Amino acid sequence: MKKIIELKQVYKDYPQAGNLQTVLHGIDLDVVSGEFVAIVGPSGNGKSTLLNLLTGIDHPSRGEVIVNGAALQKLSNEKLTRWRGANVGIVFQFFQLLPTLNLLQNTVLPMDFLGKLPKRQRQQRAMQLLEQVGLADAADRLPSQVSGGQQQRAAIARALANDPPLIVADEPTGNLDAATADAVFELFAHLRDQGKTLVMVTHNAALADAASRKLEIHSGRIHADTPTRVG
Ligand SMILES: Nc1ncnc2c1ncn2[C@@H]1O[C@H](COP(=O)(O)OP(=O)(O)OP(=O)(O)O)[C@@H](O)[C@H]1O
Repeated sequence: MKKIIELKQVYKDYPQAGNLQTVLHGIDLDVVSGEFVAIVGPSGNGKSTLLNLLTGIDHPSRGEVIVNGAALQKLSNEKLTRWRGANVGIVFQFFQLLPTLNLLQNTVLPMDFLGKLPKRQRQQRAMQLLEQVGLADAADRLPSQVSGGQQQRAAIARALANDPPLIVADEPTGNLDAATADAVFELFAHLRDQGKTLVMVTHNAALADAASRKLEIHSGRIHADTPTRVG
């Protein structure tokens, strides 16, 4: 199986009141293609920091992060931004759709950024993705004109726009009520069945149970790494 994520002795320090606070302590982690990894653990223990290293939004203080064959620290900012656009779909807790663009335009945006598909195909693909997440009827609405659950489903469509091999999500149901969270959960389960690699931080027990592997992070260390029933 192809390794899609490799972390080697990864440390992250942040300046804190004149000192350095070590938030991640020598993380070693391999994830192979097609795994669905749930990251769980108490607040403030380094989960989001770890995700930010996987997407290259942040860099480790020491150690190496290799994702889909790219050693992220070695890429210039420009190359990294382009690499991210092609390789990772990111889903945040607070959706982060652009407020002045409608859902279709938000979904087209990552494809505009890569500029690989002709314009008309970008529109068609965005529409298909919105259909997949059940939002065909809301394509021309602004994020403020739809519910939180619909915004999150649009954010998932946007994350899939460039067909990235890896989806990274930080508490994607954290801001949703239970019924809406279930709909988002179904989408992730579907992505898992399509063979996408998913890494997500979640406090949602159903989502964590749908994962093939559960990583528990405590005090910046992998406290437990267990296959789940699904895996
Ligand atoms: N940019 C930053 N500068 C300084 N300290 C930071 C920064 N980002 C995170 N931290 C600190 O690193 C620690 C871990 O934060 P992180 O957000 O990774 O935790 P978490 O496990 O994701 O928490 P939560 O579940 O609440 O989101 C915290 O003590 C936080 O204050």
